[in-house]
Amino acid sequence: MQVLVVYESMYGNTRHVAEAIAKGIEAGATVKVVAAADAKNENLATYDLVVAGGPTHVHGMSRASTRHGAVEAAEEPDSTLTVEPDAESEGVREWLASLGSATGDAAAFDTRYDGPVLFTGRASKSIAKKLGKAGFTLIADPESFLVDKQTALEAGEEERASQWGRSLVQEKRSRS
Ligand SMILES: Cc1cc2nc3c(=O)[nH]c(=O)nc-3n(C[C@H](O)[C@H](O)[C@H](O)COP(=O)(O)O)c2cc1C
Repeated sequence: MQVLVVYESMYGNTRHVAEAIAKGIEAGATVKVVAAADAKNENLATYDLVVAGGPTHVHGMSRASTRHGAVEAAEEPDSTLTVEPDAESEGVREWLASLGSATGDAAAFDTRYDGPVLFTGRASKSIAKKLGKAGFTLIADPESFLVDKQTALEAGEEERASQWGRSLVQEKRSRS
């Protein structure tokens, strides 16, 4: 089984989650992790499962303006945030917009603040919707992984991400 994990990340948390998901998937499949900005080079038809995720910005997927805002926030004198090298590259929104019609299975995730979804929103819901519109079958509910107020992953979230990755492989196998 070949699995592609596509992620976008400003401060590294979603990348860490993507890598943890891949670690879980690795136990039962071959997995490749790529940044959304590089995902256009991938032939999605060669993958049995595509997993896509990004940070929640303004209740949904990031856009150029929010990514710029994220970089500016990290440049504030009192900030402890470190920006990923490709933070202002195209993100998951732009990659999804570039998809033609697709087939196959997919799943969506995000990172967001810990709190009621009503207040935080979650990018994974929009990502899942766009994957479905492109023609993918969603094999799992959209999943969120949580950061704290300092934008650090909460304890146990990487392990939960690995477990989610393992569960995707199991779900995929049970369907075939
Ligand atoms: C411009 C901007 C807008 C944000 N808006 C939200 C939001 O609406 N809801 C939320 O839960 N988190 C929001 N966040 C927090 C991000 O979800 C958080 O920074 C992200 O999960 C960290 O992932 P990363 O390290 O991969 O960038 C926002 C962050 C930024 C920079």
